[in-house]
Amino acid sequence: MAYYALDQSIVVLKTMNKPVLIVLSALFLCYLLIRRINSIVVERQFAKRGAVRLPSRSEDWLGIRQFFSLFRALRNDKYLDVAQWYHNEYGTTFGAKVLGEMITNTIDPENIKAVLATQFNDFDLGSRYEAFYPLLGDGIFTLDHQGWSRSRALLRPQFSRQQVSDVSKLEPHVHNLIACLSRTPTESVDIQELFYKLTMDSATEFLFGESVNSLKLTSTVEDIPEINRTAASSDGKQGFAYAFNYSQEVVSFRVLLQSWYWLMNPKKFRESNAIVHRFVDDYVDKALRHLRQSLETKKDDEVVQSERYVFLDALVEETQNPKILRDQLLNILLAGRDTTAGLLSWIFYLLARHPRVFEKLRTEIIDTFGDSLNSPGKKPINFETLKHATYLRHVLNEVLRLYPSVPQNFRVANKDTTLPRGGGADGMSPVLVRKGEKVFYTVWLMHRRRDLFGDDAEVFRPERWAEGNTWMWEYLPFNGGPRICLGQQYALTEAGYTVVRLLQEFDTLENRDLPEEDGVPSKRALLTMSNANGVHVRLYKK
Ligand code: HEM
Repeated sequence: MAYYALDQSIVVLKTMNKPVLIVLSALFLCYLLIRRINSIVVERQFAKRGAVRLPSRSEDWLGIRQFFSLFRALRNDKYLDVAQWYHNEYGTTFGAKVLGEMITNTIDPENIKAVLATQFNDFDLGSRYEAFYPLLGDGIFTLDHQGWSRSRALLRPQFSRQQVSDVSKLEPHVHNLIACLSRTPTESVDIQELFYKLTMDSATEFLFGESVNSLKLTSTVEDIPEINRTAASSDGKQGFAYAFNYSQEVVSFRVLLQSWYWLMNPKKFRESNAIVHRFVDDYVDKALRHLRQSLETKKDDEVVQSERYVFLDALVEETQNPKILRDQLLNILLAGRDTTAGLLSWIFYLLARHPRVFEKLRTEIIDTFGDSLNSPGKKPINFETLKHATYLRHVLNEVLRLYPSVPQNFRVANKDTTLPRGGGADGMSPVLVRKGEKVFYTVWLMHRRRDLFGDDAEVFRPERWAEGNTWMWEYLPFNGGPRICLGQQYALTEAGYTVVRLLQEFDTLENRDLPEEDGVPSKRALLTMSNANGVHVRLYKK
């Protein structure tokens, strides 16, 4: 498509006569000159306030080589390693051009605080909206300004402690997971794949009131040949799960293409989005019909009180617009599903390599909750008791430090502005960020800074969370400021519950991954971070 556009442009240029070409070239040069003069004026104005422009660290003027090197790294699951190399080379905050766009890269907590909180109004989500729109429409995760604040106000009450602390809905899905693991105790399994199914199952139950139950299926996603065929199968649940996974993958690449997102719009993507939308629309219609019937019979109070909590049912009390309902549900499914699956996968990745931590954690779990669900004389597993399981909390914190589910993120300046630090010889001067420029922040790297977390920052050591340190903007797995993750408590409860149940049922965990290159895992960093090779373990009872 891009080549076609280029060919067409060359044809058009060739057909133009000379004077027109000269005028067009002159106009283009004028545009570049005005832009340059404007840059000099703005840079001088900001320099008076002590702010400096960062030089570009890219190898060529437009950052074309930079783009290809990042693209290659992404394809080879080395993106974060390359980001690490750049920060090691150029410091905590540096500028680099990529395809002609100047990008400020930072792992400085002060700068991240400015972008996310103290200068929140200076930054937007950029092209995220367009990249996600075909799948997610208008929702909390994609909107800025008023659209975002309306979404947040609508959704926030649904994340109150009472709503997210009910663990009883999780048990049937964890039970299915345990059944999967018990089926082949002597073989290794890719537990990461199972966690992605678990969170799809639990999230669809929480949001729609009905789970897609993918853990009950014997086939894997790869076994499903045609999305349309499976969509037509029994109730379309398999088709939905597959189509949502596929669309999400395409969306990840659209996000990475930034302003070029429109280049990625294959037919299968459009078909998958249609399958996802039809599936959710059915639930929305059902919930709206239900609401109307209950209003007609004036028994609306009964509906809310007599049934278990379902996100969609609660939301139709607030809005009856089917598009808003569909979009917000999908936004939450996307925000909450892979992030929690990623956390669970990295927990087992690390526990399988740290038997001491596994044993200590299991001892706490058995002492507190017993060795099975509802053990006599032991505490029930719920929101409160999970919060008070100290070592479990420290393990979760430490895993999210080393492998935050969202390893890198960005915002786009909506006006000429500054970041507090990173400029000048000592790196302490404010940095100018021009309107339309991006600021990338990589929490995965910030969480590994030795000056912030100690000389053993790269080591998995949950005990560091018992040493009285208070990390604020240095530790940001759930983001910070007005757009802080809405599902934090839900996610920690789900992850904590799953860990407790698995360690109650199984006492032995073995690492079954193939040896890793340089001893580090291959990290797939799309929207969220997963292990590119899966997490192969044997989890069983001796
Ligand atoms: C370990 C699990 C999770 C992690 C690490 C995580 C992390 C994050 C991060 C970093 C953001 C900020 C994204 C941005 O602004 O660019 C975010 C936003 C969000 N998260 Fe989570 N999340 C997790 C689980 C969940 C769950 C389970 C839900 C819902 C059930 C959820 C709902 C949301 C929502 C709605 C937003 C958008 C908030 C807004 O823009 O106002 N998250 N999350």
